[in-house]
Amino acid sequence: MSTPAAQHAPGGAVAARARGLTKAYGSGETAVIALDSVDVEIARGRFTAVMGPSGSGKSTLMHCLAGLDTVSAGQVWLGDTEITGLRDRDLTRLRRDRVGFMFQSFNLIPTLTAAENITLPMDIAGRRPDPRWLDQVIDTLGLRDRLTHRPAQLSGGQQQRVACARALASRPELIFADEPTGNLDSRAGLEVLGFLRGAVDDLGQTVVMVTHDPGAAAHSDLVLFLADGRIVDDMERPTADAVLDRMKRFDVVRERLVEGDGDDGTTRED
Ligand SMILES: Nc1ncnc2c1ncn2[C@@H]1O[C@H](COP(=O)(O)OP(=O)(O)OP(=O)(O)O)[C@@H](O)[C@H]1O
Repeated sequence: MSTPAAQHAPGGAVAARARGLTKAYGSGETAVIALDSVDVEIARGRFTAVMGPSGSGKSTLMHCLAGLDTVSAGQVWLGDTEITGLRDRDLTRLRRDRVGFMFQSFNLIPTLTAAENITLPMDIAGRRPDPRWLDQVIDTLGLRDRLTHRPAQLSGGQQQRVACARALASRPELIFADEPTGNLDSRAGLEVLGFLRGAVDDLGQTVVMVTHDPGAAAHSDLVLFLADGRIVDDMERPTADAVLDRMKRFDVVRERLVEGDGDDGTTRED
């Protein structure tokens, strides 16, 4: 199914889009179809969450949209650029220049200060950050008095804020966050979600976040639900309770499938 995200984007602007996106791991009888002909549009200037049971394809979808993984079939665009079919070198440059990443493990370099970590991707690319934008990011994230600290001198929440600033520093078209609150206590997690929300509302950024946490998803504008490699549902203006209820329905379907095992003399895989 295609998502309503684009219909609500200002001017219909789409930050990323996929058509017929299929990803298979392995081949022959042992092949796993991680994504099964997915059509999706990520609206610019919005906060989109991706949820679904374990193994439903969330990370694979994010990696394919971000050009971190190749696709088996279908097409993916970042803005107006089709990334499927790009050469490795062009893809690397496109990721570096146009996409920001936040992962559960913050991936900060221990020997560098917070400030150096924040600008590292741009330094590697030989690009200068826009000083006004960088100041705004640092102040929005409350990192001004932590810039000379090394990661070991920062709390988990502060480290994740540095990772968030690093993702924002180049003012990317799209930020992908994979379980950005997964390693944080609930207070620090809330803080990071607040900053991602602020990045969208105050800085006009576009965020796609994979999460297992209905409370985290409730900070988004739109939740896409994946099951068995397909987008099976979406929810505008989600609340934690509504997301939790929707997730429980996946468990019910799963239990029915398990209960149904053997009814017809065959066993079904979960
Ligand atoms: N490198 C790989 N090789 C083989 N199979 C893979 C590989 N990566 C993912 N898969 C399979 O693809 C399917 C989707 O995996 P994916 O990691 O995208 O799911 P997910 O929804 O992110 O799961 P989780 O919530 O557990 O992180 C799973 O069945 C998984 O086992």
